Amino acid sequence: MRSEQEFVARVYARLGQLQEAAEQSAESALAQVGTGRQARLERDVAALEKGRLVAELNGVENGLVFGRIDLNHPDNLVEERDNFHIGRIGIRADDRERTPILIDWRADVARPFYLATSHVPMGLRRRRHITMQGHEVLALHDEILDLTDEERTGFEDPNGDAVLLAALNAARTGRMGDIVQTIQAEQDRIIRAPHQGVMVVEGGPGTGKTAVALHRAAYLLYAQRELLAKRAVLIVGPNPAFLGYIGEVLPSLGETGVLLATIGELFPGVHATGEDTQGAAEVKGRAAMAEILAEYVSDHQSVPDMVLEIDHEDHGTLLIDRAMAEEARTAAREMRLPHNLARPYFAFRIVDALTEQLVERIGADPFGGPNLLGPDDTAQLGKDVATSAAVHGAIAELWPELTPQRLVREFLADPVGYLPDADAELIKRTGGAWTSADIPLLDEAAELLGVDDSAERARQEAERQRRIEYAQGVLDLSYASRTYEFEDKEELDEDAAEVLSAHDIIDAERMAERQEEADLRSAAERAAADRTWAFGHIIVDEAQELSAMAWRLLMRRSPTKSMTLVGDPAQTGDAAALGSWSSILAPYVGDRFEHVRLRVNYRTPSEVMDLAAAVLRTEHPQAQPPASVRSTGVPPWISRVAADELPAAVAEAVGRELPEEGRLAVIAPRELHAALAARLDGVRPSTVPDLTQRVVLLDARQSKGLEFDAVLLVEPAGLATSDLYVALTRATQRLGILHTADLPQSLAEAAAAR
Ligand SMILES: Nc1ncnc2c1ncn2[C@@H]1O[C@H](COP(=O)(O)OP(=O)(O)OP(=O)(O)O)[C@@H](O)[C@H]1O
Repeated sequence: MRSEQEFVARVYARLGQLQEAAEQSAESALAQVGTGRQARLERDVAALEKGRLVAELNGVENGLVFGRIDLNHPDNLVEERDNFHIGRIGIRADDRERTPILIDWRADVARPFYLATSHVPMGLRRRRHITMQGHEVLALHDEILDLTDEERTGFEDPNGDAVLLAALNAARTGRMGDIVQTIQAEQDRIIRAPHQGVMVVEGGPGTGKTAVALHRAAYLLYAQRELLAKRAVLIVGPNPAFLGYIGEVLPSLGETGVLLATIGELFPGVHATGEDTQGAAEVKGRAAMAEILAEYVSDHQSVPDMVLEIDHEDHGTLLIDRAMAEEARTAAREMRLPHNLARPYFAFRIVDALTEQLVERIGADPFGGPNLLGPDDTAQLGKDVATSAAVHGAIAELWPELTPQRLVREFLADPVGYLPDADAELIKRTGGAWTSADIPLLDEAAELLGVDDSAERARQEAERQRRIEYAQGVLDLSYASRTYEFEDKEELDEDAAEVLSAHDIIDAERMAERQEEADLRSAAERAAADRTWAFGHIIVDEAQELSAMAWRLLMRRSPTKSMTLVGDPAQTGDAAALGSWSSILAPYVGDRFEHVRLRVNYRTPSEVMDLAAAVLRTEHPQAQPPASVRSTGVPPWISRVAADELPAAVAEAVGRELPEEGRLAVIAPRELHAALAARLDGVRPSTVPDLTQRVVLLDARQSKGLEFDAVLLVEPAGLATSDLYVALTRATQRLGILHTADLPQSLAEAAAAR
């Protein structure tokens, strides 16, 4: 124990040094006064990078060191060492060799820590779990993996899972914690899977899907740092409360550059604050909406019934007849461009045709000879037509320039005729706040419309040319003076230092690009502001919840289809969610996806899981719910009370069940929230539950993905089986059910069969 404490003290001392150095270099980067735009830019980039490093180092303070592996045989020694300590990040000593003192859990050397067993010891003699509190070593747990080894430390753990059980039994804090210390072998294989394409991770409640997804993000950011630091990782979760719940896991693993978002946050510039009814969300989420919107856009490319009269400012009446408009429309559509980008082609055709009309009228020879106008006159008339506000007005009437917002608003205001009447009625809405289900529609509309960004592109090109000229000037200067700056790389970066050398400075264009990349925002921040951003990897939690339209949006954000999708079809609540993974993925990757399963429930004790499993089986007899890894000996209780006694009974049960440490959830229908909150100290009804409170009031849907020490399920009568299954599997210790109305049949049957 003493020697471990000494070791840990050394590691923290070194972390302190690194923190101090990072802080100092962040400060000194900021203090640098250079002149000119380039110098300022460099200073800001440097300061920002150093700032991120400070955040990373501060994030891993807690439980920095958590394991150690001892190798068993001289042949197995790695770098001449017979043991390694494993931690949240890698740390090197301040010596000339920069000897690793702490190994990042994601490094290959650390892998046996998670996978070795006494059957397959992977060269290990012993695995040690180190439990810390602050900077103090609290406990050691050793597992002997080489059974022929006689040496004993006195910290042997006979069962080998004391640390895991302690983690699972620990009081919950309202924030998800990382599992680096106790990742299980089946989870480790997924976290480090080399698979590049789409990987589906399926598993029942509490099997660690969310934990695995987050650790996979951290692993990929480590293993593919070059790529992912530039392209960022997107993690999609079902709602903001859930994202808040998981938000601290990655920083604790030393990762800060990830974008966490709900689908409702993925259309930059639009905040989805409204709520749809379930029926409306279902209609909006259907795959058919893509075609419907395409049809709606094409209906905005119209032709006059007979003729459209234009009152030209200088030349009197011009006419767009149906044939002329149809011809222009066909030509424009043949370009196969999005609506706004095809629009100029339509406009050119119309302007040409109107010019011809004008030329014929003005230049017609009264005696039937050839037209009297010369090319200059014709060109002038063409200009008169092309610059006429009246002509522009007519073109805009037939083929208007549209924004996604305008298109979707108009569509929702009057969807009749595009959908069966009953469905149209469900989604009909004039004005009002955007909802999550509107976001994929806006994204689809943006694709169909395209943005005419030719002006912006011209501006960017001019800027690029300016940069190249500037860079050329710098190059000339640096070549003349032949002094090159070498920048010291971050201490922690194990990869070869990327030092800017003379050979790297190939030409002015490359250098200009470097400047361009010096956007001060992190990749995640830039991605958040860019609808067309291509993410390096996308992780979707509760993937079974996404509608077909939401999948279209996400797939557009991942051109390489590098994705990890985690979910549990048995917990599907959203009516718009699709059936099997194959049918979800087939349109995008065919059958080229990996499908893996997790089968052990680390959250719910067996007493609670047995009841939940029985409920699930009443509807899905074939279902194979996961097996719980532990039991508490406390079965769930069910109690019926009179309707007017319910709030008092809930308050009384909360008082009784609230653990001394940890959290309790009251999962109840929304309409009861006000009455229940009135009887519960410090609880206020809210659409976004505050998970940091000791008693949290929420409905079954909101409880998805979350967990609490104790759960009180109130009045489950109206719940669909999937929602009931979710609500029943949120407790890590105890579950109680209070009701006034009859229980849902599945629950009644399951309870009776106990
Ligand atoms: N290897 C592990 N070590 C310690 N705790 C673990 C491990 N695996 C999972 N857990 C814990 O089990 C609980 C459930 O994990 P998680 O929320 O990731 O499950 P899930 O499969 O996403 O569940 P659900 O589908 O019900 O939302 C969490 O508290 C998680 O920290």
